[in-house]
Amino acid sequence: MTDPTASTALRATGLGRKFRSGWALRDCDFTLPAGRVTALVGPNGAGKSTLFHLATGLLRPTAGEIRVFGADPTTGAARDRVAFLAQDKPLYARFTVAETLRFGRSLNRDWDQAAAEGIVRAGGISFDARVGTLSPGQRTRVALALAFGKRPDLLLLDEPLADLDPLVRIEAMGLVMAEVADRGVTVVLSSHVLSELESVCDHVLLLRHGGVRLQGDTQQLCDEHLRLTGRAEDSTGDGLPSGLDRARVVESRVTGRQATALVRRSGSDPLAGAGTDRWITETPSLEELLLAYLRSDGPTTSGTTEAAA
Ligand SMILES: Nc1ncnc2c1ncn2[C@@H]1O[C@H](COP(=O)(O)OP(=O)(O)OP(=O)(O)O)[C@@H](O)[C@H]1O
Repeated sequence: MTDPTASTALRATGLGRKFRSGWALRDCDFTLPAGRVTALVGPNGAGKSTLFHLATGLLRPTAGEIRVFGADPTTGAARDRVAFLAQDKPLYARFTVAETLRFGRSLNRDWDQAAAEGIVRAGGISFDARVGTLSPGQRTRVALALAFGKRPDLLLLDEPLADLDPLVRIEAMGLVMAEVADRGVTVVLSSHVLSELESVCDHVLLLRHGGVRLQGDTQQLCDEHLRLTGRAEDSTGDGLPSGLDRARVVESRVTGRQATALVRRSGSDPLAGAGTDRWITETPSLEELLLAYLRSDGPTTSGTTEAAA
């Protein structure tokens, strides 16, 4: 058995997965720390679900490897420690809630019936109700009860809250975070709702075109960047200050007379000698940081890889 206190929950080395249509993931290297909540972010088709399927052993890599607490995801040692909630939350519609939990118990050696029942009960859901008659929010709660009943060390959530209204989303997220706080379970959560991630995630992995664009501790990543706002310069094509080191610019935009840019700090001051006294510089929010990296095609930020190691 691997060490449950091991500091790395997921590690990928040269990870790639190819389908007939092409590479869904390619040359991915990342490390996701244990005991943290990681946001897995990327545009549609970036490879997020493929990554989850590789981490759960449902798919095998075409190249490289992925390890779950140091183990091959297709082995029992890894599978026992991982719970996965997929986008479509597959549950048997004709089962009652009680039958669903019994099914979970029959599949898992270390099943925690009290924990699973507690999650269902806290949502006011009848154990006799058929799953097919439940609201989307109630189905999510039952799916989470199944996931947490397994007592996982790693919980993988592939946009499970996408079909919920905002109030139910917040409630379901609160449920996840309570379990994280109680048990220190590691969570990887994919979501397109960037504004919700800042309050729940402390680590991020951003995929684009099947590759890793950004990874690391969220606070550290924000601190490693600057948001620059000011009146667009007429003399430069991109509106930014002429002396600004363009190699550090992740993304820039001009709206009317105003220019904004997200810039990497990377040690020395990227604005040194740039004549930027008329520009406002601020540390970006996580949402601003993620949006800039989602929009841009620039190189991977190497300093953040160090942050994740
Ligand atoms: N089973 C499969 N067979 C063929 N191609 C696949 C398969 N699964 C994924 N792909 C392709 O791999 C790429 C990545 O898909 P994936 O579902 O992993 O992206 P995603 O980031 O989860 O997208 P979304 O945000 O829309 O859920 C896409 O081009 C997709 O068409």
